[in-house]
Amino acid sequence: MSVSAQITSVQPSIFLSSRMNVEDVDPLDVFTLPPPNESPSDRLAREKLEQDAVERSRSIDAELKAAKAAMKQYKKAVKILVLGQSQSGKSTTIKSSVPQHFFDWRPFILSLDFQITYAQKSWSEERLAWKSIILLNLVRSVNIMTKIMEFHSDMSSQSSNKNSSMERQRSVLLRLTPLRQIEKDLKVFLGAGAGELPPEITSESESEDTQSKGHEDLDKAIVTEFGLRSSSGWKSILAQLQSPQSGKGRDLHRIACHVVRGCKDDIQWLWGDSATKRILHDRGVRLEDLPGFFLNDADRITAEDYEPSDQDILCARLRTTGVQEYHFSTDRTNGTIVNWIMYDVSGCRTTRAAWIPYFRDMTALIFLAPLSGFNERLPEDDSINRLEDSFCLWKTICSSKLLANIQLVLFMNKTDILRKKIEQDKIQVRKYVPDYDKPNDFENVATFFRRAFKKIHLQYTTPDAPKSFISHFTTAVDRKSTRLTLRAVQSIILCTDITEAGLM
Ligand SMILES: Nc1nc2c(ncn2[C@@H]2O[C@H](COP(=O)(O)OP(=O)(O)OP(=O)(O)O)[C@@H](O)[C@H]2O)c(=O)[nH]1
Ligand SMILES: [Mg+2]
Repeated sequence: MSVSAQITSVQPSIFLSSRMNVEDVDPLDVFTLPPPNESPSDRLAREKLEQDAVERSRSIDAELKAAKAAMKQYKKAVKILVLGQSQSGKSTTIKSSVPQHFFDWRPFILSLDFQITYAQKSWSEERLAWKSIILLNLVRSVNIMTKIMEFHSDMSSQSSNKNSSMERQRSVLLRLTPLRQIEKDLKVFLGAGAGELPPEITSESESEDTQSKGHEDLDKAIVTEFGLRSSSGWKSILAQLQSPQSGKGRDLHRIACHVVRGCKDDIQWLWGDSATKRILHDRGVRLEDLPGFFLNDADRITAEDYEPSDQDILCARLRTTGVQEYHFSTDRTNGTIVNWIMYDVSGCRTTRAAWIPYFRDMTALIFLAPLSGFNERLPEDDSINRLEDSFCLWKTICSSKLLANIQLVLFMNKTDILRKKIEQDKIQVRKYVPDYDKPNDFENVATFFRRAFKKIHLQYTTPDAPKSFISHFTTAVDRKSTRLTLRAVQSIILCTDITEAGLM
């Protein structure tokens, strides 16, 4: 039976007053009519249900409207993809540049039913989680140091020449062994995504000149990194710290702080001991050049009331896995607001294929090339020189057809480390870059590298569509200068964007 047939079969007398025509009545009213002989309590319950349904419907309408507006904003937002090899400073640049009050990043989740949800976190909540990461960075450095010292201590124990300093060193090493377990516990606490990744830096000078194969293997085995799986890993840390139910996680964190605090004097003694310095130097291990170095701050970091500073957060090492989005807005001089989305990706070689889908929808691309890597090799493949890898990547980016209409910006990063390597450590660039034929000073070296990047850019710029070469020397851990650089880049991007849209 059809719906209309059903309706006409209902007795009109039920709902027609004597003065109403059949045409005046909505046939669907028959379905919403109260049942005959409805009791007062049933009536109240029915009206409540109807009211709830109206409210639910209004809230769905509001959500759809908000989703539509957000989607419009998302489409209009200026999108910047930040690329570069692992440890090039992508995440640090974003941390430096995103205005602090906007740093409570809002992962944009577009689910299948087109509901958009924003998860907001405040900067102070994030600080709490960074405390665990900084503690892990510190413990990791201590464990690298103790493993190297133990190795040497074993070797020297075979000699009969023992002195009181060696005795003290041995007992300090023994007292610091619980930190191995603390490192493991902190990794567990930091979430399921925190896992061991391939070995980190291997300095070419190390392996070429002074190190035996056995030493290299030890260095590789001890210098490992940890990472967190995109936003879910991040959320799990915050959840652990905040949830009253997750007492175990918070206990782990509290115990770790307590144990490290108890080891503070031994950590400082060992790090300051001349024998440690000599052995690390002889092994070519420069802990102070490793990302996430906090050994000089053990006192401050282990204090009961320690709160990570902005600088601590910038210097902390947390490897990115997956893709993270950072949303923020800036005001224009004409009073309008510009929404920005910055995309942070993992720079590891094995994950670079995941960059490609992001090439399509971008306004600009910032490429990070760490110049200090001229004498380092990639952690994931130690046959590849870091700077060489950056040149190859830059070539791929400049030649990509997908990126042909995107504004490219080059950040030649880690200039502070490059300067230190040249001026303090007196490392000869020519030894690693045979083409280099200028004096071994910072200015000449930096200019030489810049020219090499520019040459590649020029090679792939067609005369009919010349693209400007925008490049900056950066030190991403210097928040003030990075923010200024980013502001200049943002202005250029906006100008280009408006010009291309025919609005200027
Ligand atoms: N001294 C110095 N350290 C820097 C600079 N830029 C980044 N770092 C440090 O280098 C380490 C790695 O930086 P990240 O920003 O995590 O590197 P990334 O490119 O995001 O690396 P992935 O997430 O593995 O792809 C961190 O400990 C930073 O503090 C810089 O210009 N100078
Ligand atoms: Mg990163």
